[in-house]
Amino acid sequence: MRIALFGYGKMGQMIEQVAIKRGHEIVAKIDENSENIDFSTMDVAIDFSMPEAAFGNITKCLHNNVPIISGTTGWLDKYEDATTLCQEKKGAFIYASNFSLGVNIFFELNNYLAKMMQNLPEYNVELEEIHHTQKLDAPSGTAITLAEGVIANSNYKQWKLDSASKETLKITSKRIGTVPGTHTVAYESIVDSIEIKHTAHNREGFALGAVTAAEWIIGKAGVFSMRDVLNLG
Ligand SMILES: NC(=O)C1=CN([C@@H]2O[C@H](COP(=O)(O)OP(=O)(O)OC[C@H]3O[C@@H](n4cnc5c(N)ncnc54)[C@H](O)[C@@H]3O)[C@@H](O)[C@H]2O)C=CC1
Ligand SMILES: O=C(O)C1=N[C@H](C(=O)O)C[C@H](O)C1
Repeated sequence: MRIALFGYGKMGQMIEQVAIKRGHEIVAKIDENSENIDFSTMDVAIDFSMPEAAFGNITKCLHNNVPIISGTTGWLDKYEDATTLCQEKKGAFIYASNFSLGVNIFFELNNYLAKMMQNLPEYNVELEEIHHTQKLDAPSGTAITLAEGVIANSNYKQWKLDSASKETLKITSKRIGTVPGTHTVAYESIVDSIEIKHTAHNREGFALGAVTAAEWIIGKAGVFSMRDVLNLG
């Protein structure tokens, strides 16, 4: 498969290693200075760039009939515009806040736990995410997906950074050293605590998930998620 990388930072470089190991070819490494991009060389594009760049990269790929896998976080105010364009162009598009298998299982666990806790008002829930100090967005995309999972299965109406109320789910974001990504969902009562936690040890799981999604999307049209790729139901 001929893969174009939009963004060749920490994730782009890790994806290159994983893709080559799996027998793929990297045909383009695109950054903010790239001009005259030749879309005809690409079977699929993978975007891990920056919040302000992601939507432009996705639209360029869709306009040029290149399936696009997007892992960039912090641009989701334009997600619906991207899905509408994908449908208009009969293109193929996957966004995931987190491509790792472990986190996608953790998302399912989070939804299931939230459902079980729904009618237990003695427990309060809070989310925490910890990432490296170079991360631009807060809260993390993964924490937002977790919060949306809790909200869909509970009486919470919204999430907020650093602030809680009866209807507002609190997310705490910490930036420490080189931490690749740690997410905790904690239910607290006076008598006990229940916590579920995912700890990434490095970036390889994110990269493997993104390359797996790129392999899966070839020949398909539509807007998909990692639930589709991993056949999680
Ligand atoms: N969905 C997932 O599984 C994961 C998502 N991420 C997200 O991926 C994004 C990138 O993360 P990192 O690689 O750690 O960041 P990074 O800062 O190491 O790399 C970002 C790269 O984007 C490039 N860039 C800037 N403008 C661009 C443009 N217009 N077109 C193409 N490239 C451009 C920069 O040159 C830079 O090298 C972040 O939004 C991060 O939150 C990170 C890890 C996993
Ligand atoms: O910026 C990162 O590094 C990561 N970003 C994603 C997010 O915002 O959730 C995924 C992962 O946690 C690493």
